[in-house]
Amino acid sequence: MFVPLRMLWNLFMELRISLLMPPSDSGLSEFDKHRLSMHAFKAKEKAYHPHSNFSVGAALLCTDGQVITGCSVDNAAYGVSTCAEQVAIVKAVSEGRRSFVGLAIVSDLSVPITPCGVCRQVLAEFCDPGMPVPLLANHSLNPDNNSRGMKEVTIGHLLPFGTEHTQAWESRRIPDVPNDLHSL
Ligand SMILES: O=c1ccn([C@H]2C[C@H](O)[C@@H](CO)O2)c(=O)[nH]1
Ligand SMILES: [Zn+2]
Repeated sequence: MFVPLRMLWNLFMELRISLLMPPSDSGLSEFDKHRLSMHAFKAKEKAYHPHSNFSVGAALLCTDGQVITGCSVDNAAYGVSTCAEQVAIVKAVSEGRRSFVGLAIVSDLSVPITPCGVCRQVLAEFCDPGMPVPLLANHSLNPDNNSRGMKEVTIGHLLPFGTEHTQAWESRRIPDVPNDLHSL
């Protein structure tokens, strides 16, 4: 009985938040942070980790309120493992989403982790330098824990002096998805 009620409550909150409280451009509300954290934790459960035994989950908040998640995907050739952060960005872009307002990241560790250098570069392609990135410890959703285990940084903190030498970057504009592709 407890589980379905909880699921209904989560669904209600999702609808309420995305309909009544769309994300704002300036920072993440406490609601958005909590919502993104829950999605990141859920995504972490899907991590494929037979080689590293290390699970990471990421949740990306799009401008329209949608959340796109990613989990880490190991590979026997360790170097081609894919990070959760990149999975989330690539999933979003391949679904026609290019505009984001926040990204939450969580791993199994009791301290927040920060994205690797490759992910920082990939994130900086699509996310503004001021975009908030809540980094979560594995206990950060536990209400019994006094220190909440969250550290908030921005894309600009993660990758200062990022690559800006192409024409597209002169206006810091990510081209929109072509209109005729929206209906596909
Ligand atoms: O920020 C990070 C660091 C590592 N990983 C994943 C990649 C690989 O599957 C595993 C071990 O590095 O953790 C991420 O998803 N994000
Ligand atoms: Zn990475």
